[in-house]
Amino acid sequence: MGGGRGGGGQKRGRTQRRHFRNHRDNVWKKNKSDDSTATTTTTTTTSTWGPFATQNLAFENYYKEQSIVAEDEWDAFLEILLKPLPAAFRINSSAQFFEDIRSQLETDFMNSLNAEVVALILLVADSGEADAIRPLPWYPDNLAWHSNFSRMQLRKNQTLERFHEFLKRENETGNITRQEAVSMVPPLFLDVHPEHFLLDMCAAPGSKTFQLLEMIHQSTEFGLLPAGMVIANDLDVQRCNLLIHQTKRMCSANLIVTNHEAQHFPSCRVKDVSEMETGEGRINELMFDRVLCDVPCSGDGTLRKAPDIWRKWNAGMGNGLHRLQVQIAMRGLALLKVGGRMVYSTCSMNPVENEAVVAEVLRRSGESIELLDVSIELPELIRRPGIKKWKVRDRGLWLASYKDVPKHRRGAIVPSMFPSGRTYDVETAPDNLEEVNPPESNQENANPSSLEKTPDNGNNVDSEQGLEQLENLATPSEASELEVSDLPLERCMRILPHDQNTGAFFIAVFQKLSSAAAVDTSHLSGQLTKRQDELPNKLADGIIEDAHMLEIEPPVDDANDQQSICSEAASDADLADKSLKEDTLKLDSSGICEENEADATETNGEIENKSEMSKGGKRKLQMQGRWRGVDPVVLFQDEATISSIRAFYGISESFPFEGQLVARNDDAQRVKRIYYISKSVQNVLKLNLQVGQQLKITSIGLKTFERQTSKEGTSTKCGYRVSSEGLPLLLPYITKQILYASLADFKHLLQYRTIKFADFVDSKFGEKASELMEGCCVIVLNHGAQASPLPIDASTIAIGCWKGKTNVSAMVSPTDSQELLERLCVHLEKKGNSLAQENNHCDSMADAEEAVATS
Ligand SMILES: C[S@@+](CC[C@H](N)C(=O)[O-])C[C@H]1O[C@@H](n2cnc3c(N)ncnc32)[C@H](O)[C@@H]1O
Repeated sequence: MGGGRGGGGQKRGRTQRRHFRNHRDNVWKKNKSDDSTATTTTTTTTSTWGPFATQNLAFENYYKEQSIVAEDEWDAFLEILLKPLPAAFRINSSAQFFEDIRSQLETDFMNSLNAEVVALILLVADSGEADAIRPLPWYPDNLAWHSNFSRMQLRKNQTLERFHEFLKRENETGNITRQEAVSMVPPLFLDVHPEHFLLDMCAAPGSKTFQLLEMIHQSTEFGLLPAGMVIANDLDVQRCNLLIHQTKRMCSANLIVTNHEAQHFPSCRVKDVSEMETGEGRINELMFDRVLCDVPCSGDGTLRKAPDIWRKWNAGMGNGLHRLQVQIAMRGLALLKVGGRMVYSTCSMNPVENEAVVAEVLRRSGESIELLDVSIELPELIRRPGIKKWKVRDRGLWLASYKDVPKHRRGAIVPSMFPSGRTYDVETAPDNLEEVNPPESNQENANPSSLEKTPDNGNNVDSEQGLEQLENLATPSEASELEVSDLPLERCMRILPHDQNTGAFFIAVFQKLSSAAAVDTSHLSGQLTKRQDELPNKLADGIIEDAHMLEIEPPVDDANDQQSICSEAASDADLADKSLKEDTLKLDSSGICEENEADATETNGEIENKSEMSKGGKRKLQMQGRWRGVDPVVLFQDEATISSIRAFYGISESFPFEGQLVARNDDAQRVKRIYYISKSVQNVLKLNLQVGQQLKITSIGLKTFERQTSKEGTSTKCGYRVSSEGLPLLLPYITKQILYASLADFKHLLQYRTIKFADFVDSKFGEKASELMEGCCVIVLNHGAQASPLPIDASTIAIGCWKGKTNVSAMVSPTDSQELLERLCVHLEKKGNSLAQENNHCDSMADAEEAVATS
């Protein structure tokens, strides 16, 4: 296995360790004295000392017993879990200015922040690192960065304000994504190519989906699109909105967002792409080249950024998720092409959610899959091998083998949770354990709502008072030897917090070798039959709705509520700026729901399309499903609208090259938006959204045009403006309503937003602007007064504007205007600045910011 072990942890000195113990003791004492009811537990949220408990003896006991770190590393491991997580972020490699952003970090920020490090010495010293910011060594091309400041420090410290503002702005405009460092790892092991069809099974809030989109778009020629696509799925509709917001910043026409239970992700039909040209493609089941299976988990790898987990953690959390995780992974493998790769990952350290799932997947799949040894990939990433022996803890008992599981717990604790995965005859179960350990004697595996009510909160069954008593029960079963897996689980990767100052993560990489059926899993089906009458009522509604389709579901008492799982994602949710989040919800849900009501009625279980009927069948219905959640995506070809738009902008015949423009209406009369969908997406949609098909789509396509009326409400020749997301794609094909502005005028438009024709610095430009047709136009920056029309390429800088009766207004949000001004400043400076005289741009940055702020 590649990668070093435990560098950081072993270096810690004794003094630090002592300091750490004292600190923990203080927190512990303070919490106890502040909360009179919590006599045997650290649990409190009312302490004046700090908002959260930072100790959970059940957690410590559990992981010590599982030997996930060596004994002499234990203090270092715990110590780092108490430290806030340093911030990390990625540069979007398909953003227009990504190289400028990278060099701004490599030079400007690295120098200035490191120079200020003296002032910040306390902050930085606390992390044990010398640099204020540094690129993550294992991430390709210096595109991911680690900053030694936690998000709280960034928010609170004035010295860091400029850097913080930079991060906020670039995140908002999609140039960077703030993301926990370890969470960036799984997509890197997928070996994605631009032509790949990818499935992200549990995708919200979407930081990894964003990475996958970047990967397929990376080497695509300007103005063209990759042949591949991403289907990003999540069970939770609200979180799908976050996912849509996150991925919208990527401006991709190669994405479909769906809302399914991953374990029942539907089989889609698709035409054989190689035969598509002839129009005779055979219809096959859609299989994916790559699958990302970043499953819901107990999330204890995110303790550093979500310290509330200290209070909530119990061993039952992982037990309760194990079977769902196996099901999701198995469905992922079923949808994977032969030769394709699937990455299984969690942000949990629990072997029951990690190695046990991988082992079960290997057992069920027999020779048809291989767990890959990827130790030579990303050699700078410090990782540890997966473990081959572990125990299961259930209701205060340590269980070394399934045969030790008391009869009454055999529905909740299944054979696949153990290293050998073997089933034993029920008769061998030690009944007497029920007597020594009656179920109500502790609360592990209890459902979270009942935990909240118990006086000691139930989480710390191993807390000081109860520890001795439980330890008697908690020693590994005398009846059994500890099982050791004979599967190559050392090929899994464990990333631990103290190795490189991160959170914890688990990753396994599979390759599908053949489509052979899974091996016998009847022992598991046996479990199912027994528990079918006990289907959960604690999981998300969707699971219950589809209960007839279930194979195996976690039992009631082991299922975590949706809040306590997926904590990685939950805490990632605040990546999105709140105002933008609200904006997304408005744009995406409300508009969509209106369409739903306006256009669809259900008859005999099928949906009938009113708008289609009202147009006498003229509009060709592209897709429709029974899904009545967020978005039935009523898309259709509206030749009349689309050809009037083409005529107005002089969009050349070669567009839409391989993809398709489709319209979406928000009332029966008028189209509101026009979307562009890539050929790959089109191919999937064609066959999977006809009436009766099941793909539940919440978002699709790249918005290219949007209905817009002039301020005065007067009608214009074309009532559709080019959307900022669609502009880069359309730009090479637009021949009318396009003008080339000098740097001075371009900047003024960004600064002042509206400029009268007579007020442009370049009077000829003002004249030309006045001659445009009223409505939307595109203004391209003409550096250095070249003869127009300019060649359009990836370096072209352009914005959408509105030509009114007397003026031109920029149709760019204030944040985007400010960002673009900043980028112009950096970009032109970097170019050695032959344009310095023409420009004088940087002096006016302050004016610009002021103008934007007041506009
Ligand atoms: C660990 S988070 C995923 C994080 C995401 N991959 C990212 O990088 O941003 C797990 C996600 O699984 C979703 N989820 C939970 N149960 C699911 C199921 N049965 N099917 C699909 N998604 C599920 C949750 O809503 C949550 O968003």
